[in-house]
Amino acid sequence: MAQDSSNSNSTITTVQGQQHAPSDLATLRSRIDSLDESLVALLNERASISVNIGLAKQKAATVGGLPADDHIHRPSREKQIYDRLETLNHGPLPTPAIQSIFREVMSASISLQRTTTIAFLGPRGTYTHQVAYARFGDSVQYVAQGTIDEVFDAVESRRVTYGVVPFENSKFGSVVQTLDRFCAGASAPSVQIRAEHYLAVSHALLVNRGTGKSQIKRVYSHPQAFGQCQAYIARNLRGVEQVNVASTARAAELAAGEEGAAAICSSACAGLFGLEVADEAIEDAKDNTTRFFIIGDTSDSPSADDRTLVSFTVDHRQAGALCDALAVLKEHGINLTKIDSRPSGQRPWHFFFFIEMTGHMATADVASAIEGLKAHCLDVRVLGSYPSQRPKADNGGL
Ligand SMILES: O=C(O)C(=O)C[C@]1(C(=O)O)C=C[C@@H](O)C=C1
Repeated sequence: MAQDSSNSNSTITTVQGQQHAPSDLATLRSRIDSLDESLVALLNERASISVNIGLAKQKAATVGGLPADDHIHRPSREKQIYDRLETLNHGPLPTPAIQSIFREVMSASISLQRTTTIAFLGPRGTYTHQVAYARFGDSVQYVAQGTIDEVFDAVESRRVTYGVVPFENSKFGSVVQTLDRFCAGASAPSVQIRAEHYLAVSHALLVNRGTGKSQIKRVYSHPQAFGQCQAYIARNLRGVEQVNVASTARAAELAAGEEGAAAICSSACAGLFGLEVADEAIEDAKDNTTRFFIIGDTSDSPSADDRTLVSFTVDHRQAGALCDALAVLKEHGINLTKIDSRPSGQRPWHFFFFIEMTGHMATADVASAIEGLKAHCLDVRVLGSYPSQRPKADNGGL
């Protein structure tokens, strides 16, 4: 509703295009009261339908020979809803405002259907925490974990419903703890990627109150954050001891207990840990972005635009083994959106390769490409399929 209360001759235009004469405050507020009444009734009607959706999912999960898929959180459906809201919205509320209102509507809807717990790389104040909150809202329960491994453990042991882990940064590359966990063990982990999330990341240098930058003796952070701020560190923290810790918020927690210590983390940690901001936006690349994964026991069903992450090993004694494996994907017309490798840890110069491709593992073209890949690899692990959330301006392949 657009309004101009400063001018008594102006009008208020409702979404339906009705024109209202500007009235006194009491009349306007009574109109808001009546709209709130309708909103509450509509939200509850929506919530009742959602409860029935939950019951239908449980029923579907217990009949037929198909694998149970009674997941409440459905990234593919949520993407459809958010995209539709963008089309439906004609303002004056900006679409991100509408979408965050619906984030809370769906958060409440999820927790009405079932108690949902989310493990994230903690403590509170990490970027992973921000992502967990952006994806799941206020109505679910959060459980901070000390390390990325512990997030995987919590999901694998089903102590929590879902987990959130960082995967890769636009400047500093893959988060090796996450890649290593995906390929640890003799068989694939019993978790699957359900969703991806891109977060614009801006770091701050936090210090204890009253500490000047020249008094800093030690700086704590996660290796990724150090990697994303190399130019700033070279210019401003020469000779200062750098200490790697499990997360950026853990860095803030440690710095808060130590004279002459600082942390590189989100500026939100200042309030959480009683520190003050010495410098903001210290990342080297101004479009610094980190991609996160939401993991659970299975992937979601296909959406209109999915990605699939696979890891594999090849026999290095065989000339062209990696090339042959990748050629299979070309033969199947599959586009690659990421390729990476990690030492397998099994023997020197033996690697796990990671490829991300367009499409969902449950569709015929991706499924047959993965089958074809198996013929050229020692070990193929499908780590999950998820709706693509890559910002539209950068949606191409490699
Ligand atoms: O459509 C579903 O599967 C639902 O559970 C409903 C609903 C919603 O509130 O719209 C809730 C949670 C899901 O993540 C997606 C949608």
